[in-house]
Amino acid sequence: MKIAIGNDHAGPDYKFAIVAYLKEQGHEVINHGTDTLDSVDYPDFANPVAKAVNEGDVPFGVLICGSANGVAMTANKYPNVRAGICWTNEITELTRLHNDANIICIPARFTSIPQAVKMVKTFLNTAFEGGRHQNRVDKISCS
Ligand SMILES: O=C(CO)[C@H](O)[C@H](O)[C@H](O)COP(=O)(O)O
Repeated sequence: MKIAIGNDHAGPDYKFAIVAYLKEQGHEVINHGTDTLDSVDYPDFANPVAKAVNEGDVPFGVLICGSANGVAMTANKYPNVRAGICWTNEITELTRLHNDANIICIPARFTSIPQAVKMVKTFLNTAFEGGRHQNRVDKISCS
């Protein structure tokens, strides 16, 4: 599958580990993130990932910044995006099962690289439950 990834200066090492895992699994990864520790502005990297998911160019995205809040706020401006901040495996699972999230937002400064990779694995391997959750997801839109 095709997956878009983006990160600011808080997350290059996290991104490299996640990209290596995704490629190992046979996915195609589109890197919209920065590859260095030089200070940048997270919307510059979150916007292209959110746009790709919003327009259906990719089914899933991965976003990484220090707290995950900035990238999540940016991504959730797009009508077809449901970006969830994940910091445990169980929350990651629920973000897919109940919220049908299509972007996982990882707080690089509050989780480890192995945990981040594990969460991406869980995110991509968990299906939306539908049912009562579908009604709720349908009601997220404010339009
Ligand atoms: O966490 C973030 C946004 O929610 C970003 O990663 C920023 O890095 C964070 O706001 C801290 O900024 P700094 O310039 O790295 O101190």
